Amino acid sequence: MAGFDDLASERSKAQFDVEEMKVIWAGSRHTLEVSDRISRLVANDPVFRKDTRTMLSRKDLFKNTLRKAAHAWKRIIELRLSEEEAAELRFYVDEPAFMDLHWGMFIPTIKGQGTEEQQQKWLPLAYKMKIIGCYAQTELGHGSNVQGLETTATFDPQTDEFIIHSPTLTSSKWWPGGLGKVSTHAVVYGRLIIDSKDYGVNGFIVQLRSLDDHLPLPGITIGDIGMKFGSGAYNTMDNGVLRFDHVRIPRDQMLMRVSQVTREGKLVQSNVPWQLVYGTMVYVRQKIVSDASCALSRAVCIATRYSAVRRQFGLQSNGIETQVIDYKTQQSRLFPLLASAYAFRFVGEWLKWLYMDVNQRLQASDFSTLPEAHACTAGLKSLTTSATADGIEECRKLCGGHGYLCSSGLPELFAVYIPACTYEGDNIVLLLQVARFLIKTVSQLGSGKEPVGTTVYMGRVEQLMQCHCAVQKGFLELSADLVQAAVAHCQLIVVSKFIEKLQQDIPGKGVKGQLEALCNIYALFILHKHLGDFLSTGCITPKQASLANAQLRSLYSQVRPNAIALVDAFNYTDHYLSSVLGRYDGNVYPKLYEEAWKDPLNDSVVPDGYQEYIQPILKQQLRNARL
Ligand SMILES: CC/C=C\C/C=C\C/C=C\C/C=C\C/C=C\C/C=C\CCCCC(=O)SCCNC(=O)CCNC(=O)[C@H](O)C(C)(C)COP(=O)(O)OP(=O)(O)OC[C@H]1O[C@@H](n2cnc3c(N)ncnc32)[C@H](O)[C@@H]1OP(=O)(O)O
Ligand SMILES: Cc1cc2nc3c(=O)[nH]c(=O)nc-3n(C[C@H](O)[C@H](O)[C@H](O)COP(=O)(O)OP(=O)(O)OC[C@H]3O[C@@H](n4cnc5c(N)ncnc54)[C@H](O)[C@@H]3O)c2cc1C
Repeated sequence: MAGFDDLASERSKAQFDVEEMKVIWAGSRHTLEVSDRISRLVANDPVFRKDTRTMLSRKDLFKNTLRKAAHAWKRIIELRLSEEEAAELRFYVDEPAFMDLHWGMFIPTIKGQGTEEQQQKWLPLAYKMKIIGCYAQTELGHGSNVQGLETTATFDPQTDEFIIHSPTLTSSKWWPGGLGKVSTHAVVYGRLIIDSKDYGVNGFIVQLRSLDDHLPLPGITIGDIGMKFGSGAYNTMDNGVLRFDHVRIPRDQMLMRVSQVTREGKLVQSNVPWQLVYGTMVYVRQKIVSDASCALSRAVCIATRYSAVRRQFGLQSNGIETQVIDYKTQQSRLFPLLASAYAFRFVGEWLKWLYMDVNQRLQASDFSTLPEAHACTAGLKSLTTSATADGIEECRKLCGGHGYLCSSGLPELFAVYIPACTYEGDNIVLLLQVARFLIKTVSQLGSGKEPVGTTVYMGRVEQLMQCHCAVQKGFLELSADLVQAAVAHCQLIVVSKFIEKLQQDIPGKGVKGQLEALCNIYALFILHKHLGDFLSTGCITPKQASLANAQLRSLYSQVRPNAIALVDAFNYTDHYLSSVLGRYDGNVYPKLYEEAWKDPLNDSVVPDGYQEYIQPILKQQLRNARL
């Protein structure tokens, strides 16, 4: 079989130990074993099939999502899966759903912003799924501007309660995932009002629905905000709207790790920075960076395997056409994305360490690295999600017409992924946070505090910042330029962390060599893409630029024989890829043809509506012709 033989031949060319590369990609032998076992568990369970998603109505799609969530929970209990294994199972079910926000935001918020007492009360309920929670921060009128939120939480000393209220239409909570139809509780962000004084935004645990009949509690108006981009995609998630009409909650349901309100209505600030109220966003942003490497690697796996199977033009002496992966234009579009997937994987590993480290320091009341953690998570979330969204679209284009079919898996992957550029912080707004951090850092440079990083990349950031800061115009005036410096700073981090990864012990024949090639491809690709920065800041000369480009072409030739093995190292099942073009066996054409007939439109030879609408036209034309 053409495709099968092509991929088998490609795999025989590998110049490195793929099994060892799988361990590098997974992070450890343990995580490889867990992800391999759980991904196959999901792939072999018919309840978790994904191929009908785009053909269901919104209500059927959502009901099926609830069915999958219930089945996933049942399997977690039956198999006594650990928290790590359960997270892997939710990941490989591969369907945005309320569970993600319950486990990924509601629980981390209580852990990060609740007192010990509040954690002891609420976490057992959440872990046992006795309550289902969501993260209700964004409102119809405000998302980026958290300090602009309008929901109020007014302390009533008479009853020792907070009154939660939506004073305006724009104060309606809008977007929270899991809110629309499922969550029984929410962490609600609102303005703390005591004795008519506004103390800014805090988090409050609010019950939304009855645990008996799931009906909204008195004073609560709640629902789904409607269809989103694409047909399947994120429409498995009930992003919701929520309004409060003077809903009362006990005082002890204000999350009080950062600030406390006493029985007398006195506000007491604890010794932790108020920014901990934003802590969940830092946590999710660092997870989103790892998530970006997963999404990009998935698209690259599909496009790489298909590029080795697809032959077009270039008839060779053996009478067969050329594999499109052999065209230099295809390589120059595909291999930087392959390198980026590995780069984002490793920077995601480092960011997870940074997040854990800042949390350990917080336990010891050391808040010194919180600003850097915020800047790094914000900047890298922005950089990696923008590059991944663009990369998935590029992978669709790399697959030609067949990339536009749902059976390629790429349209659905794109539709599910692209909100990542917006949720957890609009990518430009987050880059502006990095710019603020850089301005502070540059202003401290004279104090002997020297930043570290690779020279050319470091020089680019320094020069961009110096140019901008030297002009000394207002921040807003320069913000478009400062965003450029922020991107440069984040790219410096990605390259630096890839280089650091290579300094670790990397076992396996040829594995380190492949990673070095990918690291150089990423660094030279970014240099090529932002050549103007590097030249205008004098970091490199035009001669060096042309040498770098030549080196990039040479590196593509080095990667070419290893490309299939490098994507095999992601160890994705065909179920997870959900792509006829990215099948492990390369059996593309027969499966494309087979999939076509599954479409409901092919249930009948003559389509519904033909007799009613089209046949009369043809008959009328025939009559006209005889007249
Ligand atoms: C397809 C996938 C589906 C499901 C996936 C599965 C699981 C999901 C669950 C978990 C994650 C798992 C994986 C991730 C994958 C996908 C994610 C899945 C779903 C998405 C959910 C999305 C949920 C949301 O969107 S929640 C809402 C997010 N909202 C925002 O991000 C708002 C953005 N705005 C802000 O952050 C701030 O308002 C601001 C920073 C822009 C401005 O702050 P502020 O108004 O206070 O003013 P400043 O003056 O700028 O800041 C004041 C000082 O505070 C410092 N600061 C700011 N922010 C922070 C922070 N976060 N931490 C620390 N410090 C901070 C700032 O630096 C200033 O300090 P200075 O010293 O005064 O300079
Ligand atoms: C799929 C999805 C899921 C979500 N899930 C949740 C959830 O579970 N819980 C939750 O609370 N929220 C959730 N959100 C909301 C999300 O966090 C916000 O949409 C996001 O933070 C962006 O804020 P915004 O919508 O106000 O964008 P805006 O800030 O209104 O952005 C609009 C434009 O204004 C620009 N802009 C804004 N401020 C500035 C500035 N100061 N300088 C320059 N440009 C600026 C932006 O760059 C952008 O181009 C979700 C959103 C989506 C799409």
